[in-house]
Amino acid sequence: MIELEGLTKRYDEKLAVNNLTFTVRPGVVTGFLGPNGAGKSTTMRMVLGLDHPTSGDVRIDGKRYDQIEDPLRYIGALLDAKAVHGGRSAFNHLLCLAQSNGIPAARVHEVLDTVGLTGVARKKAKGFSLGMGQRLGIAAALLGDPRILMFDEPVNGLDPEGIHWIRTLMKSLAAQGRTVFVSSHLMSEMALTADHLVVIGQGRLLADTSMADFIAKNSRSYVRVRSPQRKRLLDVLHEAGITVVETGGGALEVDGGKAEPIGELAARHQIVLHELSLQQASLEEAFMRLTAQSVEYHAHSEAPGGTWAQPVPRGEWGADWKKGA
Ligand SMILES: Nc1ncnc2c1ncn2[C@@H]1O[C@H](COP(=O)(O)OP(=O)(O)OP(=O)(O)O)[C@@H](O)[C@H]1O
Repeated sequence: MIELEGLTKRYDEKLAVNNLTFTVRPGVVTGFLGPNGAGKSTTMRMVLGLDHPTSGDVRIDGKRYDQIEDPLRYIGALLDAKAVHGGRSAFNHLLCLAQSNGIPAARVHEVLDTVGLTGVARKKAKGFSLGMGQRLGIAAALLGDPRILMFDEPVNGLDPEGIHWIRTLMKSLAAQGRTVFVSSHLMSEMALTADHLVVIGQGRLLADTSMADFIAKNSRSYVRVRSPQRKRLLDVLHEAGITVVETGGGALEVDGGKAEPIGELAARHQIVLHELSLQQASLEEAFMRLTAQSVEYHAHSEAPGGTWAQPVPRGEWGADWKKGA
């Protein structure tokens, strides 16, 4: 378990982390999200004692990082995959880490095998691709078989197979009861990997909640209905006091999260349905909506589909819907 209590970091004028209080629990993958410059890496560095908090405290299973003996056996982290001595082989890099943390050399072979680098174990790290470097960094994090793992952007540079591998690894580490704390900008990937989310913006906590709750609270869910008897369906829904949004293309949208009552109502009135489907926003849309106010770095060009460039402003979400039956 990682516990942050009022954690704050100021660099001169810049308040990088602002009074963060949350707990990262074992047994689930906790995603750590925030726009560029939100303070994610600074927070992770403070967990590892690499940066000192201006105020507040962070504890790892109740202890500060500098109070832990053999820290690699307690908490493994991937913060910067490039932080490797390029002249050393993957094997020697891991062996040095193992020896300085009282970890048997045999474990080096195990983790090289886990991350799929056994075949290149004797190659110098400077010849590694970005993806191989990420794998080596993950091997180092796993070396001490720690109960707590922390990864900053672990899928950076990985190909689809590598991304799938990381996802499976994180889920299995959490399923073993470990604490897994992971930051990423890849929302679609986070949606598949994380069970719980901590979201920050401009150093402040914006959300600390389950993935399902986060999407439900920060997006609109509705049921889309299509019927060849559209007019009759509209009347029936209206009579039942159900608010309907008419959209182009003939579909009707009913706010709320349940398709069953609408299907049953249609059946009672012998109305044919061609579609009855629950629609929920993606994690990306929910994230954009929550963090729109705290995005520091906007692109000013019109990037097609550029989600980072075009946050949905708070308050304008769905403002153009045509309400009422
Ligand atoms: N050593 C430093 N000195 C001064 N300012 C810093 C330092 N490290 C980080 N900052 C600033 O603190 C803020 C938070 O940075 P941080 O790298 O923690 O954000 P992040 O959420 O990890 O961003 P990204 O998603 O872009 O990696 C930024 O405004 C950054 O410029």
